[in-house]
Amino acid sequence: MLPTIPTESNSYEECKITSDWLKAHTDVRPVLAIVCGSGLGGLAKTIKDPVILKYQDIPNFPQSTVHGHAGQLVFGTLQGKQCVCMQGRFHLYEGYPVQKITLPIRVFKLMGVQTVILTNAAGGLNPGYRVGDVMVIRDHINMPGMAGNNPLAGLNDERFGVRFPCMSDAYDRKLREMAHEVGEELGFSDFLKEGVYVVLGGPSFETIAECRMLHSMGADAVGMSTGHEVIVARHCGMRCFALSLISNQSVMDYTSKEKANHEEVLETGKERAAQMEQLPGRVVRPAPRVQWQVNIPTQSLSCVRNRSLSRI
Ligand SMILES: O=P(O)(O)O[C@H]1O[C@H](CO)[C@@H](O)[C@H]1O
Ligand SMILES: Nc1nc2[nH]cnc2c(=O)[nH]1
Repeated sequence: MLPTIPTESNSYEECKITSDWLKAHTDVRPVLAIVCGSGLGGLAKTIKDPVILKYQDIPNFPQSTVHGHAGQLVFGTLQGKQCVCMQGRFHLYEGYPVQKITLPIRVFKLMGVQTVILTNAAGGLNPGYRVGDVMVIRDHINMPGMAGNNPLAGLNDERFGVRFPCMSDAYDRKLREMAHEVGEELGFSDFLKEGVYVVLGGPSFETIAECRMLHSMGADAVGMSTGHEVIVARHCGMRCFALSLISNQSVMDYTSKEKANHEEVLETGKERAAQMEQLPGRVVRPAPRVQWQVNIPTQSLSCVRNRSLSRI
């Protein structure tokens, strides 16, 4: 006999109830989902014709408990694409099981979402990073997952994905390349980086010894989110793109007087808001119309077609 494993926090049936409820409360059928990090909820302002649904009214949804996370879904369009934006995400340290934290991602999948863009605020471990830098996430290190707290732990439901999903391609290469292209066009090259994000459980910030260890094992930025959501999104076949705003410099030196704090995290979010709000929209924007010209001289035939190439 199989052991009874609680799967009720993000089971197919539970996610279906939530997705059906959302479909009944908005006509938007999102293909794109955006998850806003601490102090980065302003991204939702870039969404046209917004329909706002509060987490407290949505069946099965957890509640936001952290300052800087508004606690609502914003449906609408971004660059002409139907989208849903989470203005406020959930974290392990709020006391939710990791499966509950990632429930919205499965709900979005059932609504038709194909691509997820995530933002977060993170401490800069890489000594070359400055406060205000924006790091395109190339890869992550999932510390709670290594200790057994993986959002896919428990019985696997094949309707979402396979038992052992691949994670070596978790952060979509094309979208990362696009971010750098767009970043250059926008004049962001000086502060746009690419690196590895390490997720911890929080809520305490890291000790100096922990920061040194995390950097020496290959991480460039540290935070308490994103990795869980990406694992669940990849498990059910969605493309992922993620940005970390380096909101504070991790303390690596015993002579330093710096102290990590949430107020600084939110303050940096305000200072970089304009750029953080521009990038996702530009990455998903349809590429300029390309003119295809086919000339077949032998038949004196000329055919011109306009085609809009979508980036996602
Ligand atoms: O990852 P987001 O949600 O941006 O939040 C980050 O900021 C908070 C700490 O200031 C932590 O929750 C950390 O994960
Ligand atoms: N763990 C962690 N999360 C953060 N979020 C924003 N800054 C930090 C940080 O320094 N450490």
